[in-house]
Amino acid sequence: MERRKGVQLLVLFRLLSLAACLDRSHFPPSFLFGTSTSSYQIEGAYLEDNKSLSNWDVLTHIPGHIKDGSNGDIADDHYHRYMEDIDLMHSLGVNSYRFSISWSRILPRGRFGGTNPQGVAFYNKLIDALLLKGIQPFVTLNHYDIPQELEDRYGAWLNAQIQKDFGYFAEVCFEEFGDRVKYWTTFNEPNVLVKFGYGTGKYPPNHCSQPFGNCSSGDSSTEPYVAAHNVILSHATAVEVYKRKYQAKQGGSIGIVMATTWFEPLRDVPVDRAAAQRAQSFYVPWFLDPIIYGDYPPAMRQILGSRLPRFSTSDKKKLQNKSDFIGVNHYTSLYAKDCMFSPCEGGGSEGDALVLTTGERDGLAIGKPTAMPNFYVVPHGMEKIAMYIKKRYKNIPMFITENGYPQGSDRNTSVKDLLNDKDRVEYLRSYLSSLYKAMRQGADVRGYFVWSLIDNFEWLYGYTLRFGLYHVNYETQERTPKLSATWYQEFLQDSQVLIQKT
Ligand SMILES: O=C(/C=C/c1ccc(O)cc1)O[C@@H]1O[C@H](CO)[C@@H](O)[C@H](O)[C@H]1O
Repeated sequence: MERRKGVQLLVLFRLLSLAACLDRSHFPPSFLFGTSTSSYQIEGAYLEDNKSLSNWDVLTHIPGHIKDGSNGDIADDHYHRYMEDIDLMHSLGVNSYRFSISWSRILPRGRFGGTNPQGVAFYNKLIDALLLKGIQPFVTLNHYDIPQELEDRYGAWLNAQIQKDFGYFAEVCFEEFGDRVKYWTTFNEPNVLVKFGYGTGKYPPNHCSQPFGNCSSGDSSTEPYVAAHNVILSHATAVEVYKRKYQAKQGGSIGIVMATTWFEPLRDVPVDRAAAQRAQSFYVPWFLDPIIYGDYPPAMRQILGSRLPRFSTSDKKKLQNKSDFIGVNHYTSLYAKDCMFSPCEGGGSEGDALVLTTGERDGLAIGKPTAMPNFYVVPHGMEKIAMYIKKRYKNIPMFITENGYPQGSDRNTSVKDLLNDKDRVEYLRSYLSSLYKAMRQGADVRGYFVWSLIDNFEWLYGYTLRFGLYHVNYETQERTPKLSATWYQEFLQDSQVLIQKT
């Protein structure tokens, strides 16, 4: 009896010590470990080599939208420094790099003009240089930025025409880069794109209505759903053409990336448990249910009725082309409180879901707050969201396409403090352990990407939030490894040899 207890303890200890020093060798050899970026956030060169203006170029040049009044005109000047940035990745020891293609570089006028050879040349050079270093390109077709002309001509995501444009763009990319790119995703976080673009109106095209925000046009109660509908069908258009014309020949796979938040019931009562599920339905299944099962989640139809568009027979046929995997961006968790059967006031609200979301319960935060509002450190959310997606989507392969930690930065922040990013190391370590737990329970996770390789333009926050493993000095464009870069490098190098020592 005693002996058996001893053995049990030993096993427990072994498991605990493994978790404590989790490293590369716990993950399959084919697992992708990488870093993530996006075109507008790092490239700069906003008018070079025949690139046209994107919707984000236009927005950031109108005063008042970005916290520090900045823009992505230069950003990290990655367009000229990509070789140096590939060297950073090589020294980290990653085997993959997630980046996005700027639509306005490839097709400055969408399908109303020609392909821009200089834009194509840039991504060819990038892809070739990555492959030379053994780094697999993991490519996002759309990470928020689109040619402004599509907005001006027909209202971009609000118009079904965009499906044609997106399909055309996707096909140009498959044609030009598909011989070397084996991982494609159509959209980055379309749920955030439509909520911020057409709900709160903070992202382009600044559409919203009262009481959701102050915009000169828009309707927050219907436009997000129309835009989402066109995004879903644009995704389906690209998947259809990839499957029909390219996949067999090129041998790659294609998916979509969603922003995920884990919602916990505020109180352990049935109405809040239902609220947490509802908040989730309006966040991730909103897009993934149609993409994987062909229609919106019942919880959404029930509440929204005719505000939610319907898929025609031909749409449904298009949606039958199955995505190969799901990309999961995961950062934080929030509490959900019911507003269907109980009154709600204040706080951030997932309005249409009849849920109030909050980071606090009885004045106690759900996790350690960070420099970004509503962004708390809740490691177990990673395991929960991976298990949720595994269950709802029948164990479809997943990639964690973003996970990372923001540091606040202004004139008074010292570089020394920014480089000594112990909080980020702790964040990444604990979220990876949590992910590993989901994998031990059978979640088919195939990769993990840190957001981000280098500090960059953080949308509405401009350069006041830094997510990089490498610090960027925006005066000199000098990149300097933070403690977290060294940590990631060691994590990736460590192997069985070290485990045997423990
Ligand atoms: O995940 C998000 C943002 C979600 C959100 C923000 C504010 C809210 O109030 C609610 C959600 O974007 C991802 O996370 C990163 C770091 O932010 C961005 O830099 C990436 O471009 C983007 O893909």
